[in-house]
Amino acid sequence: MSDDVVTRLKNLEALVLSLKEDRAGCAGQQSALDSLSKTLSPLMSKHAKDIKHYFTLMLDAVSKSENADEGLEVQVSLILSQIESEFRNLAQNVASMVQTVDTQCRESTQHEFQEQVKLLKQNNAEFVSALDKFASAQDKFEKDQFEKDVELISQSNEIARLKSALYLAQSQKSPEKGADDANSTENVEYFKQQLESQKAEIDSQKAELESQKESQKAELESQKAELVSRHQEKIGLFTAKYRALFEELATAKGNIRVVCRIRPAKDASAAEMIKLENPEQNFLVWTTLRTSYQNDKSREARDFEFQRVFGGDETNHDVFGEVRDFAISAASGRVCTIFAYGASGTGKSYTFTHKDGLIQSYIQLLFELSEEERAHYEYEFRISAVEIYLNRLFDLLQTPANNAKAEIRLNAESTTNLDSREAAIGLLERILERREVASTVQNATSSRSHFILTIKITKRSLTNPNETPIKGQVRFLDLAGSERVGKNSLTGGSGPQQSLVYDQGNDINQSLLDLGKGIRSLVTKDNFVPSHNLTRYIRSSLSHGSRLLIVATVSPLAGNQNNTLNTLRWSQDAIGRPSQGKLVTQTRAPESVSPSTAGGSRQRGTSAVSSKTSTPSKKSAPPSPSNFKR
Ligand SMILES: Nc1ncnc2c1ncn2[C@@H]1O[C@H](COP(=O)(O)OP(=O)(O)OP(=O)(O)O)[C@@H](O)[C@H]1O
Repeated sequence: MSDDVVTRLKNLEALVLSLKEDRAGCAGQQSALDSLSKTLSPLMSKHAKDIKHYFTLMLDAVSKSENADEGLEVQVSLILSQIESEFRNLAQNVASMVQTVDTQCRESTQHEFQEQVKLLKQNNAEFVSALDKFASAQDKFEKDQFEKDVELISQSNEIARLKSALYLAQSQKSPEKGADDANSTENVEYFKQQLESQKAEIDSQKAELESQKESQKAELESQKAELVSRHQEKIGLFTAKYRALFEELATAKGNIRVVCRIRPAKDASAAEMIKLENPEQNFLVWTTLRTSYQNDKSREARDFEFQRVFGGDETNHDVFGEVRDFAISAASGRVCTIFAYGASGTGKSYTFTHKDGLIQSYIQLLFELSEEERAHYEYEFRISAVEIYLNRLFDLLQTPANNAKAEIRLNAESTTNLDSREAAIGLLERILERREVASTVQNATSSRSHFILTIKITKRSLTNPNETPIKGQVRFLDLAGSERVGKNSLTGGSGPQQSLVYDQGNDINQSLLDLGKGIRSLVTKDNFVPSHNLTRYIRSSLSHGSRLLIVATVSPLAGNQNNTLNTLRWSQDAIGRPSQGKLVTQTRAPESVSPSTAGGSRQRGTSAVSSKTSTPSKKSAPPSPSNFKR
C-alpha cells in the first residue's frame, strides 16, 4: 500500500519533469518551470520518504500487536487510505496545475503565471497539513493501541469469566452426564471456596490492620505513660528536693522554736513598752524584745529572746511563712505542734483561726501536698478536737443532746476524716462554734481552757504496697490564758464563783508548769512523767524528733504589763532561757511620755526603747545546737 503511494508520487515528479522537457521551448516560462521543478522535486521525495517511514512504523506496530484483531487492522487501513486519498488529491492538484501551466505557457501572461504559482504553493501547504494530520493520526493510533490493549485485557478477563459461566451453565444443563454434574458441583464448590478464601483473606487483613492499630495505640499509650511517669518523676524529684530543703531549714531553725507576736497597739504610749531591738531579723540570729515597764520604784528594761518577733503590722500570712515547713515535716512523718500562749485578748484565736489563720493555711497546704503527690501516694487526714478544762477532757466532735460538752477519757477522743479542704474548713467552723457554746454552758470562758486540734496524716504509697505507711500529725494548741488568777490577783466574785476561779487558776498554773517541764525535757533529755491531762494528752508532741513552735502572744495595752511579762517568762522558761529576761538598766520613772516618743511607729524593727537606754542594742548569739536542736 505504501509502495503504491510512493510510486504515485514518483510518477508525479516524473510528470513535472516531462512537462518541463516538453515545454523547453516556451520562452519566458522555462525558468519558472525550472524553479517549480527544483522546489517540488526534493519536497516530493522528502515527503515520500517521511510517508514511507510513518507507514512502516504503523504497519510494524500492527504486525507486532499480538492482540490485534480484525477491527484494529480495519482501523489502520482506514487511516492509511485516508492519507492515500489526501495524496491522491494532491497529486491531482499538482497535475492540473501543471496542466494549467502548460496551457498558459501558450497564451501566457506574467500575472496569471504568478497566480498559478501561488496556487501551487497553496497546494503544497495542503500537502504539509496532510502530513501533520498523518502524524497526529499516528499518535492517536499509538494511544488507541494502548487503550485497546487495556480493553483487550479486560475483555479477555470478561471472556474468561463468561466462558466459565457458560461452561457452568452448560454443565448444569447437561441431563445425562453425572460426571459433568460432579464437575459442576466441584466448580460451584471451587468458586465458593475461592470466595470464602478471599473473604478469609480480607478478614485476616482487616484483623491484621486492627492489631496493627491496637499495637500502635498501645505503643502510643506506653510512650504517653512513660512521658507522664518521667514528668512525675521530675516533679517527684523536685518535690523531694524541695522537702529536703525544708527539712534542712527546719533543722537549722531547731526542733523547738519560740516566737513572739505583738498585737497591733491601740495605745501609742503602751506600744513604747514592748519594742524590737534588732530590726533585721533572720532565723540564725535571735531577736531581742525589750520591755520597758514601770515598777514600784523605777522604770525597768528587760530583754527577752525569740527566734522571731512579729510586730503589729505583720499578718497571719507572715507568721505562717515562718512555720510552713511544719506541714511538710508532718507529711514526712513527724509530729509538729504549735502552741499559742498568751493572755485573753492577745490574738491567739486570731492567729490560729481567723479566716487566714494558721489552721486554715495548714489545711490548705496539706491538701495541696496530697494533690501534688497523688500519682505516688494516697493521703488520709483525720481530725480530732478536744478541750481540756480543770484537767477534764471534752470531745468537741461529739454533740450531746443537752448541748453540753461530751466528757471523755484520755485517748478516747473521736476522729473524723477530712475529705476536702472545703469540708475541713466547714468542720473547723462547727468545732469553734461548739467551743463557744459549750464554754457558756460549762460556765468557763474559752481562755480558761486548753483547746487542742489535731490533724493526723497517713500517707500510703500507691506504687509500692509493701512500703510502710508514713504517719505524722500537725497539732494546734490554744493554751489557757496566762493572766494571773488566784485569790490575790483575780477575785472574780465570791463564794462558789471565787472558789471556781481559784481552782481554774490553780489548774492552769499546774498544767502550764507540767507542759513547760515536758517541753524542757526535750532539750535536757530528762525523763519526764506528765502529771496533768494536758501533757498526757499531747504526749506524742513531746516525744523525740517532734517539732514544737511556741507563739507567745502579747498585747501592748496599758495595765497589761503583768500579763505580758507572764507570757514572756513562760515562753522563755519553756525553752530553758532565763525566765525573768535580762535586766538591761534601771532608769528613773519618767514624769510623762513625751509626744515625740508617744507617737512611736508600729513599723517592724524600730527601736524607741534602745534610743532611750544607755546600753547599746546588741544581737544575741544564735542558740547553741546542743540546747535547741535535737
Ligand atoms: N494581729 C492582729 N491584728 C488585728 N486584730 C487582732 C490581731 N490579734 C488580735 N486581734 C483582735 O483582737 C481581738 C482579740 O483577739 P483574739 O480573740 O484572737 O484573742 P485571744 O487571745 O484568742 O482571746 P481569748 O483567749 O479570750 O480567746 C479580736 O477582735 C481580734 O480580731
